Amino acid sequence: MPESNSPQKNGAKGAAHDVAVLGGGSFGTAMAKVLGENGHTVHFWMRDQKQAAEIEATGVNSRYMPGVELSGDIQPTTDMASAIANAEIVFVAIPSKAFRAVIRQHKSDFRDGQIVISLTKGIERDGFKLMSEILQEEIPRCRIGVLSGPNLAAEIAARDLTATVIAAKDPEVRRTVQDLLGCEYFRVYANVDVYGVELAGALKNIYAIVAGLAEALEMGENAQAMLITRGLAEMSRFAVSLGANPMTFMGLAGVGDLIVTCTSSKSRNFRVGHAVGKGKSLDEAVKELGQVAEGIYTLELVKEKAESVGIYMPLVRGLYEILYGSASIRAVINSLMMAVQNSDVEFILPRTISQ
Ligand SMILES: NC(=O)C1=CN([C@@H]2O[C@H](COP(=O)(O)OP(=O)(O)OC[C@H]3O[C@@H](n4cnc5c(N)ncnc54)[C@H](O)[C@@H]3O)[C@@H](O)[C@H]2O)C=CC1
Ligand SMILES: O=C(CO)COP(=O)(O)O
Repeated sequence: MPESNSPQKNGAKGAAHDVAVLGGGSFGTAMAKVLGENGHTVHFWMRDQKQAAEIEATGVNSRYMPGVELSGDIQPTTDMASAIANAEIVFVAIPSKAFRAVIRQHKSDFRDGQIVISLTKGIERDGFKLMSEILQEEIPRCRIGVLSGPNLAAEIAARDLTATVIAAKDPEVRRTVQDLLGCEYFRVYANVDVYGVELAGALKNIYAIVAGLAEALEMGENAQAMLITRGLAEMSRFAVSLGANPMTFMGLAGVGDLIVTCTSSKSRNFRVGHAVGKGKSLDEAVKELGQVAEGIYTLELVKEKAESVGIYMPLVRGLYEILYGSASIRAVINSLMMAVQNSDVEFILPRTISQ
């Protein structure tokens, strides 16, 4: 990368470190930018040689973040082994479908005790595994964490005020990530409920698709509030049944991320829902997007899991019927509205069973 302005410290407090960011998409680029501006040396791995050469020459990732200039010591590379070897801490922003394969291929490059943080908001099909579980299986010698929250990549890249959550059992991992990333526009809160934080990040993508559909159909703002809140009830019911802490859903990684993805046209999941609501097929909507919308895969997995463990998830079921079945949007809405009248907060008043 050409020598740009000397690294801005951004008000960041910690010492400078060597870090790696794996994945050259929108989120990898946004996080590399924060880390670079905070004064760290960023070994920025991507699979595409042309893209790495472009970032090296111009400081811009034009495919995923056009017009955004990366500054500081950001070193794009296609050599994963050297990126990992040179890093004290590794951040992984690879879509869930490719996550295990990429880590597995390079598992011997990771060091004992190295900190590895997943930035990915998805679920693996086989065994319903979250990314931290994949890391635990593939590189158990490493110290693992998850970063999740209301974090639209484009806004972080624009230095808009943003907060996120680092979830890890090890307090040193939490502190290290807070020190590395925290700065005048990026604030990092901590949680120990790794499973809840991670599951929340994956589940909210489903409700963002629902919200995009509702917006396309001009259902109104009462309807949006109903969908977001019932989405929160549904996702926390599901997550708690799998062992997450319900209180996590009151935080940034829960309701925070749900709000931003369900209300912003910058969300790719929201945009897919909106396009389908305007009459496009799912395939057309995905093709037009040209980026990852994890919620499409998560929807199928969560629908299967909810059925297998007996969790009532009417929004998941309704969206699945719209996207993958033959149900009309209107018929699904009607059946949701005409279901048995039920409890608002089921942790206070138990839900009437009506399946
Ligand atoms: N973009 C955003 O605002 C945010 C994204 N995330 C999460 O980050 C993860 C990554 O998403 P984005 O960067 O946004 O996606 P993106 O669609 O912008 O980019 C995907 C990147 O993954 C790379 N990739 C795909 N398959 C690969 C493989 N087999 N090997 C190596 N690289 C591969 C692509 O080349 C591309 O660089 C997702 O799970 C997403 O949910 C999390 C927070 C915010
Ligand atoms: O996770 C995100 C914001 O927190 C990004 O959402 P999308 O993947 O829908 O763009």
